[in-house]
Amino acid sequence: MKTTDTALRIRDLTKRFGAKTAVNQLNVSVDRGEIFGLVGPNGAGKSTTMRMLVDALRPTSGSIRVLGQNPRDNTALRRHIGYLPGEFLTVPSLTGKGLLKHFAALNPVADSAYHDSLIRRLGAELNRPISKLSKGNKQKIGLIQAFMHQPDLLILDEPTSGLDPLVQQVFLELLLEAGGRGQTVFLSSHILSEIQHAAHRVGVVKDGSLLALASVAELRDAAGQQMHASLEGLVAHQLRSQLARQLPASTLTAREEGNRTLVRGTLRDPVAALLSLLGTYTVQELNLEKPDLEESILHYYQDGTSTDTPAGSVTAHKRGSHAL
Ligand SMILES: Nc1ncnc2c1ncn2[C@@H]1O[C@H](COP(=O)(O)OP(=O)(O)OP(=O)(O)O)[C@@H](O)[C@H]1O
Repeated sequence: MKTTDTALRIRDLTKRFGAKTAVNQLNVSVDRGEIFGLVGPNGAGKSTTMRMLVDALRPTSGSIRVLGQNPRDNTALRRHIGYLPGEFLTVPSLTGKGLLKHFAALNPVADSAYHDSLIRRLGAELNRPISKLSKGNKQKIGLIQAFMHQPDLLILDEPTSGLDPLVQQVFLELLLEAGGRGQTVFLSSHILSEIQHAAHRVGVVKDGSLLALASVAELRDAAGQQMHASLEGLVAHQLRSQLARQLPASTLTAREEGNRTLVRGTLRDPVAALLSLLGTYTVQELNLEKPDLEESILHYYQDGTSTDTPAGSVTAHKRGSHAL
């Protein structure tokens, strides 16, 4: 399909259900070949957004371009999309094989070896009625139908829901391979380690609104570093005033224990500033640790919008580096 370099362009997208605003003025663009993760607490509006992208729901206002096209009533576009809904509902009496045949009639499979490898790698059970399958085994069929025609765009709503850890690993490999082939992926997940491993960029939504949009690396950098140091002597009093003066962006505490002073908290000032301050003391131990994605964005999941992370530093709309 001949389209622009932008796989998805979402502008001022809003969806209301009566008085409830499920998606509120959402703006996101996703490049071709990019893996984009949409994350946020339950009820944030992730599934609603995805359903609008595949024309399963009509927006209240705003515009959507999928592979350069308006998804509304655009049946030709569907062949270029692989969609895994949050709840993969099927005709219960159908077997996995029957269902995949049905999907293949809609979205022809060009590479049968790839189709067969998906079945093998995911360990899908194809000969039993779908209604008799466990949640995870149903999900495997859902994943196969989304991936099997190697669509330009994969829209995956909580794709690893119900999968055991080994199959989750296979899914991650499939995702990275799809990205490597130039396919675009727009996925949601509550498993933030999965997003950290696979996504180029992440959008954090809550109550329908986009709170942050940045690369995984930018989100982790903005969260600062967890710092822990042990200094010789009882120096907490003088240290506290130096910390406040010389490391104003950080939240570090100092307390005395035995004949040493322990400093810990989140460092958001340059490491050089920390080292210059500590250089005037005898440092027994110093640890600096970058938080993972989950620790970096968990505050968005809590009630109220935390101001702990400087919001301005994670709203960069540029494409970040692949954090693996
Ligand atoms: N058909 C509907 N009618 C009324 N309200 C709806 C409908 N679909 C979704 N909502 C509401 O819209 C909000 C967003 O729901 P959505 O399913 O998009 O959230 P989500 O981010 O996918 O959540 P989760 O992580 O729990 O799957 C929720 O408050 C939900 O109750």
